[in-house]
Amino acid sequence: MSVAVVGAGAFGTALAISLARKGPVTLWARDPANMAEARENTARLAGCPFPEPLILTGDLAQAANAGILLIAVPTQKLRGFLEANKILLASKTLVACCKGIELATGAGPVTVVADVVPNAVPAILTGPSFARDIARGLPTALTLACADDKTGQHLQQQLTTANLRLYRTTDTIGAELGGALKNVIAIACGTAMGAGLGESARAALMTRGFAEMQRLAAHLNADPQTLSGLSGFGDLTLTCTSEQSRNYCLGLSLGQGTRFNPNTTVEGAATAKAVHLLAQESALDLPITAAVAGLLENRLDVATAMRDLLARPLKEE
Ligand SMILES: NC(=O)C1=CN([C@@H]2O[C@H](COP(=O)(O)OP(=O)(O)OC[C@H]3O[C@@H](n4cnc5c(N)ncnc54)[C@H](OP(=O)(O)O)[C@@H]3O)[C@@H](O)[C@H]2O)C=CC1
Ligand SMILES: O=C(CO)COP(=O)(O)O
Repeated sequence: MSVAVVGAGAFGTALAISLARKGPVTLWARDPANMAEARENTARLAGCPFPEPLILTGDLAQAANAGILLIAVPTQKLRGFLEANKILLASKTLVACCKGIELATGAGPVTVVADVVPNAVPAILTGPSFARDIARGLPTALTLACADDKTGQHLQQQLTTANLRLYRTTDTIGAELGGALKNVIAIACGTAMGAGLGESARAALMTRGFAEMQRLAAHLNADPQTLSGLSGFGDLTLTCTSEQSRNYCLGLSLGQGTRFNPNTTVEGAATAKAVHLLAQESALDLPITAAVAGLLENRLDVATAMRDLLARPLKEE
């Protein structure tokens, strides 16, 4: 079955470059003109030329001729994009390639796809990978989650490449939660590092952040094993420790008190607010998420957030 990537940001472009190394793939961009001339996405992924089998288009109908569509637009834009194009996308296999929780509804990307295009088969591709690493052909392993295992097996075969190895699960809730929540914890870790609190503090935030991820996952009936895999623990490790991560860098600038470019895609910012709301509604204790939401909404400063976390009642691990 043919494959198209819809959304030519850093991640969509990287996936298309990777897939084009094994066969033709279509990449849809809202504004392909510059990329068509340069055969490179100079705005979002400079220095990664398009392989010859990559077909660039600005015509979504052309991309929608493919049976499998990888949708690589940010989570908060996903519903609007699907609503605007749901007739073209009907009955397709739609693989969400984004990491977040929708602020307006508390839903993850798979749920959003199923809501808006109910006759499509929804799936999600998530896990530890920087777009530039994928585009360079560096070894990467990701999670492909699809509730329908037969479709999941097919997607796993179609989307695995020589350097991009996919593992499969039917637990879409666990996979989307891992990818969404690790970004929130990465903001917390960046903040701690930016404020000079040290690597021991970061390790504590990663570990207790992982406990929060598992708590919310259990509440939403996800499989705890999924959270221990690439989409949870794996991506948490990558994102909380690398300055290639935009979520981590937003945290760094919060900790340092420096300006951050507001046009950067930072999924964890809206997700922190969405998850904090969910936790309040369900009386779930997610203190690191609450602290990140408080920092982003200017209700807390870094010193107070850290003091509050350390002053919480002592408990068993
Ligand atoms: N970058 C990375 O390393 C990785 C990113 N991801 C995930 O991929 C997702 C996308 O991130 P990334 O590619 O990095 O983001 P970018 O900021 O690089 O690009 C976002 C893309 O979304 C497009 N877009 C925004 N709004 C709309 C809309 N309403 N309709 C159609 N297209 C729209 C933009 O189009 P335009 O260019 O025309 O503005 C752009 O192509 C995120 O969820 C992120 O977490 C996952 C793994 C790795
Ligand atoms: O999801 C990612 C790595 O797996 C990319 O992280 P950022 O969105 O923080 O850059």
